[in-house]
Amino acid sequence: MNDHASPFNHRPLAPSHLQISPPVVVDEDKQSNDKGSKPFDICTPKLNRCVVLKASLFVKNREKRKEMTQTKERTVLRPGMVLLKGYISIRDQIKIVKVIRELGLGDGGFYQPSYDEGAELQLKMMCLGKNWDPQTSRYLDQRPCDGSSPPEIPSEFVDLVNSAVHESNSITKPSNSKPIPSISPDICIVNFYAKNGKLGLHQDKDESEESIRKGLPVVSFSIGDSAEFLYGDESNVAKAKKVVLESGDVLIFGGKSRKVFHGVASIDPNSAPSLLVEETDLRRPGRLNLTFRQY
Ligand SMILES: O=C(O)CCC(=O)C(=O)O
Ligand SMILES: [Fe+2]
Repeated sequence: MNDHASPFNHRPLAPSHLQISPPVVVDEDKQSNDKGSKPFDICTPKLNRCVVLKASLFVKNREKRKEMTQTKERTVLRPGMVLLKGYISIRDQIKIVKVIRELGLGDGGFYQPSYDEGAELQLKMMCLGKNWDPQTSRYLDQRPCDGSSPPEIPSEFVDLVNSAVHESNSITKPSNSKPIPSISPDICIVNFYAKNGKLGLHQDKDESEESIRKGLPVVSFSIGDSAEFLYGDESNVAKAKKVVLESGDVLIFGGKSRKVFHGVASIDPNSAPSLLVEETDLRRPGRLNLTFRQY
């Protein structure tokens, strides 16, 4: 278990004799709601649940053991940028996927975003709190493509963001760098990356001038398959540093790193924890990323 208190109320996990379906072959990149049709489902529909997996208890115990023995490394990647490895417990990851799946199927749920010139982003997206529009790079209360309003950010997510920022400050040495300011997140951009998912190097700079000036951090939760994450001082992949973001990792960039260039080069298919996949039916390959910001 993680040593911080979980903001989620947990009920016991599903019984050990979970029924799981054989792999369903779907081209996730094509499974989108092209404007107007139904939202994208980040979980594989339970089509043909006929294989009874008796080994599920074994898998659960193995994941628990892994979680308990995993070193919870906390690394300052650069001033203002902190990586908390394995910060989100497997139970909280499961909860987050379930909550996001439900929100993602409703009004303002997952859709296929595209840029102004018409090129599609290599991911599915939904926003909570305020909608970020890739066509105009602005935040609005409604999504221009369908007029939907983004769902609210669940309070448990906010609690987890706050505890992560607090944790990141417990390792940064105040003599070397200023503490990362805490935030009241009012925006969460949720990305789902399927097999060819990626995101080019960019800066997060569409929040208010004040938010960026104060170095209010972006707090990122990674869940599901691992990703190769790039970051650096310029929009140049060759010069960017790389770090693998795994399920449960929290990355925080604020202060001097608030405008760091960053992006996702690729995802590592089927690297998600098996318990997470079993309990949620999260699509494979699949990576969920939530970035919290304060406007
Ligand atoms: O998926 C990630 O790790 C990064 C997402 C991101 O940079 C963004 O949504 O602005
Ligand atoms: Fe970003």
